[in-house]
Amino acid sequence: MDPKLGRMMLKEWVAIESDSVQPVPRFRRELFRMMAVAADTLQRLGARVTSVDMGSQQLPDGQSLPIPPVILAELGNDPTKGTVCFYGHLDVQPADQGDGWLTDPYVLTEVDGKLYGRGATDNKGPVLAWINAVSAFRALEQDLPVNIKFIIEGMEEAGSVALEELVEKEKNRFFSGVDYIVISDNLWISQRKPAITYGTRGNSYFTVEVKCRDQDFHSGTFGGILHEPMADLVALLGSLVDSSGHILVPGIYDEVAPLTEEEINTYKAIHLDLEEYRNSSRVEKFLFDTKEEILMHLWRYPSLSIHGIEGAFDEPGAKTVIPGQVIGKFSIRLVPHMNVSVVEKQVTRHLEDVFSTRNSSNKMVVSMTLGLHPWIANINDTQYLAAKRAIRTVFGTEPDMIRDGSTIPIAKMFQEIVHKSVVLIPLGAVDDGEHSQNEKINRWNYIEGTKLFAAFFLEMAQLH
Ligand SMILES: NCCCC(=O)N[C@@H](Cc1c[nH]cn1)C(=O)O
Ligand SMILES: [Zn+2]
Ligand SMILES: [Zn+2]
Repeated sequence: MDPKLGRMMLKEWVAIESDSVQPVPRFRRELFRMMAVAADTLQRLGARVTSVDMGSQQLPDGQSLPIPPVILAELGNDPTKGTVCFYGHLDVQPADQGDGWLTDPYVLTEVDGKLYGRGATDNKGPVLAWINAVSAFRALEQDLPVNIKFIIEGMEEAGSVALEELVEKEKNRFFSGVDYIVISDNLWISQRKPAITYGTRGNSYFTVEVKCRDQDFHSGTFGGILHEPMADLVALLGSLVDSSGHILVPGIYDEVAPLTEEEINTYKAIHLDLEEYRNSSRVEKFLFDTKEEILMHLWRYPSLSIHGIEGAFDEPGAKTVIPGQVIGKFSIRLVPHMNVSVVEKQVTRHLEDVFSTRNSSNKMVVSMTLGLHPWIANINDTQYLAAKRAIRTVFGTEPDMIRDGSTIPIAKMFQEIVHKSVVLIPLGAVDDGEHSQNEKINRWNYIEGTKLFAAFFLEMAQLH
């Protein structure tokens, strides 16, 4: 694969504003264009491509928006070879240059060997690295060592809308011949040391609405005589987690898997330069001071994050408003063996209890809008061994065996529905800034990642 061509394709893909988070028609059109471009790229590689119509999405405000198609693609159908299925997504998080991007987020820009652009690392770059690896075999006129399938979606950042139904439907068709599933949608925990990921946290996302009326108030005319919705909401949100990060919802830690000595040793074995980690994250001090505590609180303990308040006055200036209704948003990252519906009940009961102590005349409604399960794999499965060998070949080092604090919903779905081994092979560096301003992928990671995936095909062929 010519690196120039690989970079040009990434530039073309990053230029498509395939934002799935903001539910507006313009971005949906971009998503459809993105999926069409990817389908065409795979077809030109000789893949049999199906673009599956996913219907439409009903939004809470009554709007309906079309869901971009999911691409199912197949290369090779040799029954003597193993079949590796790669999952990726081509939608991105919102990006606005005014939010602190140093370059236009939709123009891939190289600075000091770093390729900046929304989706560069999450997840357009890695999807292209897989495609580049396949085209390298094509360019060398070599047979692919394994059969390859691609499932590529366009709604991951919005919670993989309707994907579970599709996986269920395709269980005995597209997935019937699949032996192994690979995902490259997370990052290493270092700048230069590659990693293999064997677990992710889940996520339960909540909204808590507090309503007095559906219009705002003047605080001079009403301030002092109202139960203010924002005051109720701030108290509710303030009751969720303490200043050391401990979640205050009763019972929430009950099902967390007990910590074993063997597990502690796995954290000890990981090389994490805390100084580098702090610097690359530009955080002066974390809640914890040791590598082991930091890894455990990212991977094997739940965490609660408060994300925002809809309806709050958040503009510059001094508007003297009392919002009439506000919606707080927070989520809890779940770990083995926490259960989504138990967590939903615990959180709802806790918020109801806190709200009742305020004797407020406002109405409170708690909803869990997303319930994504945690995932953990068996690291002795064949493809873990193949990935390790491929990393040794390309990078000349042993990988870090890591888990990920974020959520890749499809990993658990594949495990539960398709019953095949899933591995995450990340190729981005720790400071790539997924979801953040100035997201990038290092040119080195993109190129070595492409080699890694090609080496992985060869190792899979040997071990299958
Ligand atoms: N490093 C892995 C990136 C995957 C990712 O960011 N997933 C989202 C999925 C999600 C969870 N809740 C809503 N969407 C994440 O925030 O973890
Ligand atoms: Zn992603
Ligand atoms: Zn993402």
